[in-house]
Amino acid sequence: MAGLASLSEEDRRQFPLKTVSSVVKFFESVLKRTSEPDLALLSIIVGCIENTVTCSHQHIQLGAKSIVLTTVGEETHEKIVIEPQIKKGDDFPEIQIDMIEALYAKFRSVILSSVDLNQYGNPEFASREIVKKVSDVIWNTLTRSYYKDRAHLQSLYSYLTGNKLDCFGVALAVVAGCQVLGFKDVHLALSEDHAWAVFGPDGKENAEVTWHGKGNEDKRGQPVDAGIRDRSWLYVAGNPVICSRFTEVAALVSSINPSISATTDSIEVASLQQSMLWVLHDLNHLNYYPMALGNLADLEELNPTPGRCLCSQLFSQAIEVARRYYGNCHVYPYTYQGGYFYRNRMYKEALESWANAADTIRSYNYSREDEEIYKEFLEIANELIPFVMKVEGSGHSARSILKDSECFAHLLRFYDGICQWEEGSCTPVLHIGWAKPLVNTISKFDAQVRRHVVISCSDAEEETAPEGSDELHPHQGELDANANQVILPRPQAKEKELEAEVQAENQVLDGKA
Ligand SMILES: CC1(C)CN=C(N2CCN(c3ncnc4sc(C(F)(F)C(F)(F)F)cc34)CC2)S1
Repeated sequence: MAGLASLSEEDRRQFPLKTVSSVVKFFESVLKRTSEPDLALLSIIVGCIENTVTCSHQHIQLGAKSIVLTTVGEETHEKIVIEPQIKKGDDFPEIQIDMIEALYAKFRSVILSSVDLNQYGNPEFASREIVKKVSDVIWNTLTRSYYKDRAHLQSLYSYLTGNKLDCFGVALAVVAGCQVLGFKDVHLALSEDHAWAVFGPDGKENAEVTWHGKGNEDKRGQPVDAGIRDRSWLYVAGNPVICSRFTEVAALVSSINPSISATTDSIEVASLQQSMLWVLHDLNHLNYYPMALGNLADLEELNPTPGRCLCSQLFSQAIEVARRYYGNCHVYPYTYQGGYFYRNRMYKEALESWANAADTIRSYNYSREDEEIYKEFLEIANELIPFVMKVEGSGHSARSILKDSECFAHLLRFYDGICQWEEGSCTPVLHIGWAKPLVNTISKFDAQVRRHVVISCSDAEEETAPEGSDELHPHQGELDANANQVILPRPQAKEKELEAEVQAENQVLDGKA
């Protein structure tokens, strides 16, 4: 049962695609016309644009002038061009129909020639063996060894022209390959740092289809259940984004990487990504996809689209979605928002977002494949928060956060979340490198402020919380009546003892003990 036919007559008429808006218009027509958008076709198109714009010539920025190395055939020419501040789309390649059709036909033939469904009894739904077989076909046609973390390796264009894919790209290629075979049940499952496949009549089966991280044996073909049982962040406690075809299109658009170099992004590619994300947003295909909302918010922060909502609202929407549909088990929506507040010098709000991120991670056990989120918290704790302390360092202004007990409470909640994350984990999180910035930061706050943060626990709460339950406490931090104390729930210690502890700690910090 072959998959989708190639391009329709209506599709072909729109080529060659010469501008950002023509590509966006093409995408929109495909998304509005079918319930099965062709992942291979769309990935080839966006990959062709991204790779042509960002890889074919290297800009060496020398002030306003730049030397552009352009390869024509075998020769490389040097051109001195005056780099206009805003490029007028001169970078945009013409996407020719025959290039796209050739690559699309190549992908179909790689899949259809390697997987004979007769051998599996021509089933209506995919099986673990079939998904593993498609993963093997992609896996065994990749270049033997290449730098896997390089940019622009996420699309089928990269796979078909260079036999290179990153870990997300392999997962996308497997799902696209299953679509070519005619399976409508195979979909992408996305955590915050890993992707796998779900399949079967009720979509309840799942399988690893790609690798994760460095130096980890791949588990392709196996179910992901063990990862969920280990309570590692990598599997988001069994709350991944389960994609539809449309969310898979959102994922391939979200994975577009506009960077030309470490310091330069292509304006055209970023604008293409932003416009396509708005098309997907308006068709409600981002409603269950926090990271895509976060990506769109980042792009809007850089280049606000007139008439659209504020980027701050998109960051909040992503948090709302994660709370409502994913059990508040996703961390990135909070660190997306914290990053935004930090860049805009809204430090109190940033501390609150980071404390909320730590409240999410506290329910997990840290495992060796959680490095990405470890690095995220390490950067917040040892770079971003110390920078905030430095710029607020004077602390003389009455409004300084160093005099604000709510900020101190957010900070304590941040560190407490990370400590609880470590508790019960086989792998330690904190080490001496964390301690110096931590003590430095806490001691920056006024003694008065530290005194106001009363750690409390209500006995009632203690009785209701079931034994060993690590669910979040319903009231993570409350203002009392006169709003100048912040009461943090603390399940295990008695209030009196705790108060004495806090006073003693304050004396140490004040150098009085
Ligand atoms: C607050 C941040 C540090 C800013 N960017 C972040 N991103 C950038 C974009 N990003 C993503 N954005 C959209 N979708 C996905 S699916 C995915 C993944 F599951 F890990 C995969 F598929 F294995 F690569 C990652 C990811 C990963 C997280 S988090």
